[in-house]
Amino acid sequence: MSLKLENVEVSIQAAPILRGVTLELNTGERAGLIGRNGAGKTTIMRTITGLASMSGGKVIWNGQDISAMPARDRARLGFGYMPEDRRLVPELTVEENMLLPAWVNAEIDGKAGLDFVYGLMPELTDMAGRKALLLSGGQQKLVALGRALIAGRRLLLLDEPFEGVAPALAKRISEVIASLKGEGLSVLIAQSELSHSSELLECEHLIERGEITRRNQIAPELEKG
Ligand SMILES: Nc1ncnc2c1ncn2[C@@H]1O[C@H](COP(=O)(O)OP(=O)(O)OP(=O)(O)O)[C@@H](O)[C@H]1O
Repeated sequence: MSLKLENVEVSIQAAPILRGVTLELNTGERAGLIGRNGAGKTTIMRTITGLASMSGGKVIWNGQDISAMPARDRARLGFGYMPEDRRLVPELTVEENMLLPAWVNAEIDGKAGLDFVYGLMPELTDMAGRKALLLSGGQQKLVALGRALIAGRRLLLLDEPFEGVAPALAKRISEVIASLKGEGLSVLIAQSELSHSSELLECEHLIERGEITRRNQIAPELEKG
């Protein structure tokens, strides 16, 4: 398997936020992380990327304990993160926003990343030179997905990718994620209980108040990678 969280504990200002989270994500698997607002989904994603610090437990990637590895080194491992609030720089163009991970991390090949992303989402080619501030919220999600894919060629963490997106664009985002199958990319998708759709998922982990309470297998289990 590619990613394993073992008994992960995270506290913020002495309040326990994640309480012994254990979950596994196999190579090439698309898994959901489902829970209500405040359950801890974003904190799990930030822990995997190295942005949140753990007070206990381990993050293991392909057998290697990366718990102490800084976030920028994890990007080099091929981790990509699409935050819920998109975090595009409004004054930069679509293409510049997508290239940000390559600008801050010389080991990421921006040109190859862009070729891959434009192949997957040709509609981004048409808006490449537009400033992010001129895009609709849904279009910004597409750009944020493109940016996450520039670094995230092994593990993609998508925080509420469909939230607040009009149905046609949500369908498009879903199609793009589905088309990544076969790229050897593991995908973890956080969704709130209300906006939850199992369509894309092979399995889902349910989270409640900082604890994983259940794992549902939706599609037949993949061969462990
Ligand atoms: N910086 C912070 N300071 C204080 N509390 C925080 C902070 N970040 C998160 N929390 C708390 O941690 C808990 C989990 O938050 P988290 O954002 O991980 O949940 P979530 O499942 O992603 O929910 P949402 O979809 O609303 O973002 C919440 O109770 C939240 O209030």
